[in-house]
Amino acid sequence: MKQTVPQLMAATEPLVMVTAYDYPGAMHAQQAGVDLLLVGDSLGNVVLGYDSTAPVTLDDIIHHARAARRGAPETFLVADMPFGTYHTGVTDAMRHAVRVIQQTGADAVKMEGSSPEVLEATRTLTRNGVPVMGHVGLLPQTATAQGGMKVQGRDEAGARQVLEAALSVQEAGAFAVVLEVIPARLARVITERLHIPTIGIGAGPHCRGQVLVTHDLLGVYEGQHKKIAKRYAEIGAQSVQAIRDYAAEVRGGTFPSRENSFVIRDDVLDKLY
Ligand SMILES: Nc1nc(=O)c2c([nH]1)NC[C@@H]1CN(c3ccc(C(=O)N[C@@H](CCC(=O)O)C(=O)O)cc3)CN21
Ligand SMILES: CC(C)C(=O)C(=O)O
Ligand SMILES: [Mg+2]
Repeated sequence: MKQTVPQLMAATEPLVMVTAYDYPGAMHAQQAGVDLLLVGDSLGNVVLGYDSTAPVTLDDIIHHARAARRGAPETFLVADMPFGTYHTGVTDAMRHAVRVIQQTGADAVKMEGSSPEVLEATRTLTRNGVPVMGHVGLLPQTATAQGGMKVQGRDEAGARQVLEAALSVQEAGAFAVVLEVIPARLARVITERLHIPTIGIGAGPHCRGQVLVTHDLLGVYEGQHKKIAKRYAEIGAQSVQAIRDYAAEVRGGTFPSRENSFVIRDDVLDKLY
């Protein structure tokens, strides 16, 4: 049974979240029993081969979220709102979020940051029945403006900024918030100060949940940040080996074999001569 927003908010066990971008990936994650799926705009990096998340469009997210939803109909599914789709006013943000929800069957959307525009969009969406997950700390969509892909909240001013960002996102109505790449003890303070669940990535063990990019943990994506993304498998290497084995069998004439082939009766075949 799919979990609801109140159930997720009241969870006493750690929440487990992974990214999913397609039918088989979502199906595997649902079979593994994760609590939440994220159709992340990390799609841009790990599936589409861009070097940032900025080129990912609303149509990209919708296309992949539809596939992920078909693979995991019983798992709470969050879709990232892409860069630029929630910054031009609450009307646009609402319209774009409604497209995501209606066209994909996603249960919630996620937006990065705590600017007045993002907070206003969060208020409008939540007030109108679209659950919103916040995202503070490192913000990949605007990392250039933050000084690159760097740990956030290390000095007093920075730490205070991340704490204030998390509090404001909660106040605007978010049901949970991602804390990305911040010191573990700052994440602990934020987790203690909030009543909504914190979901960490590179934010230490004290959050109420954890999220990882599936392609990182499976060893499919080579550009992963080794410090935060533990590899639980080497699927990339296994894929290369499997395709190499297939190629060798084709070239060596051992695939397809008799078992992989269909038969026809002799008398039918004889009529062709
Ligand atoms: N595939 C993928 N997985 C991720 O987890 C991920 C992305 N992409 N892209 C965007 C963000 C950026 N992430 C990270 C993760 C760790 C550091 C980090 O350790 N920063 C160090 C410097 C490390 C270095 O320069 O090598 C720091 O001290 O700021 C930065 C960004 C994680 N995120
Ligand atoms: C890493 C998570 C939090 C994300 O936003 C993404 O995958 O796009
Ligand atoms: Mg994202």
